[in-house]
Amino acid sequence: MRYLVLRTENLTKEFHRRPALCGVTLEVDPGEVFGLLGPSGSGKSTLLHILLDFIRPSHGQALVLGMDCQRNGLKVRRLVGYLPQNLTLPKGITAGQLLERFAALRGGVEMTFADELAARFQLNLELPCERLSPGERRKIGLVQAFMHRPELILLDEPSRDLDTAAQRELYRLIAEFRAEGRSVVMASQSISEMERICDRVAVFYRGRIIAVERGAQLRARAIRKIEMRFANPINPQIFIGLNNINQLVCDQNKVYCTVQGDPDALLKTATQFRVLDIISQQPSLEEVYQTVYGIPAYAT
Ligand SMILES: Nc1ncnc2c1ncn2[C@@H]1O[C@H](COP(=O)(O)OP(=O)(O)OP(=O)(O)O)[C@@H](O)[C@H]1O
Repeated sequence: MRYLVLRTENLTKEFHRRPALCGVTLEVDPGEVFGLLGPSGSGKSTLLHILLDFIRPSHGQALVLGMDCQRNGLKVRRLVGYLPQNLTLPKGITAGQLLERFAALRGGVEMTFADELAARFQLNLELPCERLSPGERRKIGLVQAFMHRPELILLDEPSRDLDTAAQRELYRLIAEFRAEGRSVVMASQSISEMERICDRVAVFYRGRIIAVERGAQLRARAIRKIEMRFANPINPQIFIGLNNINQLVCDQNKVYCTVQGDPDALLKTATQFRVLDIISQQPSLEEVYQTVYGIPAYAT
């Protein structure tokens, strides 16, 4: 049997008889960046909590780094890197001291890489934990998740509260770990993040996986809203024949449309004329669930 960093089989969890996770089966290969995409309440965190043995499943099983996560919870938690959605920080110590505590908990991890990570995220380790902003809290959570160079990292909404520079640094870090053959499983509600950095993405809906897509597949299916402003009024006829364009509206020198997948043909057509501005917008999670899967993401 091939080695998988993560394998779950029919994982199910009920809270007070209400299902939070229903028959989740998935496999993650070494060196894979695997996304858990879904709206709030769709079961992503519940799955991560089961993998770390914070909670027990009602049915099913999970192997993490080849170990049954229920029988080896302590070992799994020591080996795996984990960024929780909300990291509770102690008072009265600095960010640097907190990282040293994490290092000790993991059996004495060298601080060199942690310091390097903090510098990359521009995190001031002298700051007292109680004075950290939400973005700085997220950064310290990320540093402790990556600092021991784990073979598998579980990230719950990693880019929430991060500024653009820190987000880019996070994506670079994930790519570096992937290149070293390490695996990342990350939960997110952001389609653009998922399509940009994940090899595969499990799409969650009310505790179930309704699809597992390649990142590139998500990109090809993605529908973007485009708004362009030209120097002069535009004849809509110029866009006729572009088969991935929809909802085309021309209003004098403004053009609005949606484009599915690659915008190359649209841009080449548009740039025959003088373009003053172009805005490209990702559709919301709600719109993608509706248009691609035919279901309302946030319905209860
Ligand atoms: N400890 C708990 N007790 C009762 N219900 C819970 C508990 N933890 C989670 N749930 C419920 O399980 C369902 C899935 O929640 P979960 O947090 O896993 O979703 P999520 O996709 O991670 O959403 P979010 O991104 O908002 O955290 C929700 O309906 C939630 O209310």
